[in-house]
Amino acid sequence: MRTLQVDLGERSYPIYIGGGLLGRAGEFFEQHGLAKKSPVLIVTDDHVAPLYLDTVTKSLSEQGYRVVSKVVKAGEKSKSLEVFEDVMTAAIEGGLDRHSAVVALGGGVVGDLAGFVAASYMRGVSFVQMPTTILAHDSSVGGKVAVNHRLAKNMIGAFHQPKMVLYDVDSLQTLPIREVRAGLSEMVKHGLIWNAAFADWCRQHTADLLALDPEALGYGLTQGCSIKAQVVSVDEREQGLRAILNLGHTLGHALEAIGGYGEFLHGEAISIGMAAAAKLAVNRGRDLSIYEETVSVLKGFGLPTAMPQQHDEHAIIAAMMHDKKFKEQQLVFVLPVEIGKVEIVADVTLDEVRRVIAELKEEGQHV
Ligand SMILES: NC(=O)c1ccc[n+]([C@@H]2O[C@H](COP(=O)([O-])OP(=O)(O)OC[C@H]3O[C@@H](n4cnc5c(N)ncnc54)[C@H](O)[C@@H]3O)[C@@H](O)[C@H]2O)c1
Ligand SMILES: O=C(O)C(=O)C[C@@H](O)[C@H](O)[C@H](O)COP(=O)(O)O
Ligand SMILES: [Zn+2]
Repeated sequence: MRTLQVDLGERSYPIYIGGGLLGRAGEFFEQHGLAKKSPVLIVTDDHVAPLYLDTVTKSLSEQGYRVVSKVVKAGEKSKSLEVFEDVMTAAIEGGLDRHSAVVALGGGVVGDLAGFVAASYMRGVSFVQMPTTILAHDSSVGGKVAVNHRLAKNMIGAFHQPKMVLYDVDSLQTLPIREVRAGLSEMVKHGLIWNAAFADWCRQHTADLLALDPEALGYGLTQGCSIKAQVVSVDEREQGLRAILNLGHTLGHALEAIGGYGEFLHGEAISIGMAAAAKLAVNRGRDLSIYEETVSVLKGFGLPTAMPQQHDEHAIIAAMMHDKKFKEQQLVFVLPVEIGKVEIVADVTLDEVRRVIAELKEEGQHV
């Protein structure tokens, strides 16, 4: 097992990464002093529940915890105020009190949803992340929790750090291949924003990662979590540096929203967004190799990098303007300077955005 630390003073917490950890959940709960007399609510989805809910429930129960659970429908549409209310109802009916903990057992959808419940229930209770997707190496660390609005992603949320992240990498073996690819998109992102050698490692280990080779996965996820933890430890509430984690998200979030939170997986939308950011940077004078290398590593994972033909530029731009990254009448983009280094730019014009959308649509016609 590898242990990383998110350093946030009194809100610091460990990230445990290893095999067989879900079956040891109770042990970790006890070690972290989570209250035994107050019910624990496990939030999960209907794909994950049949696979792992019993294991976690059994482990917590054997350690003397009283467990209730709420299973939501799998998929991005569950990150909604309606489902949030359903989970709140389960928390109240389950008798959770101020010393209770809410557990997110699943991917980023369950993590963001359960985290927002934990942040809001009785104005905030303990939260534990048990990620079961590759993508959730990103979402389980850093404390951003939210649900979507029909018009914009993650619009209703909070910062609420977990007490620990228990990342059982054995659970990843049951992921469908499309989810594997989507999760690797955010792993590549961590290399592109912070560490060129790690981006290159991802490219060199594409086949191992896609095959869910435990050694490659363990290393890649540890590097990804470590980069995320370093950034969050410097800037918990995105006052500056943390915005670099948004590479690809200005456009990516817009695509998710106009796609009705079902057409693109988050990692797929972010992959297109990272290609667009690289193209934008090249149009502004950066070296063409940045775009070529970005697209090459993403395509290697079978991720999309061209703009979907069916959405017009007006809809995409309108959706971007609802996002958190539209501030003081300007669209904020994270743009690569070189592989492994990015800058935050707030002077991108709409003409530049239109040009990139057209260029990436053109790319799509050659596929
Ligand atoms: N809070 C953050 O910092 C942050 C960071 C990145 C992404 N996100 C959010 O995360 C979400 C995407 O997360 P995701 O890609 O994990 O999606 P997800 O939670 O929908 O999980 C993907 C799919 O895999 C299934 N699944 C999960 N674990 C499984 C397993 N072990 N075996 C088989 N199936 C399994 C799920 O049921 C679902 O169908 C988006 O809403 C995105 O906005 C948040
Ligand atoms: O943790 C962060 O900060 C990130 O930006 C990570 C992103 O991968 C993630 O998708 C996040 O939810 C986006 O944040 P938002 O503030 O743009 O909604
Ligand atoms: Zn993301």
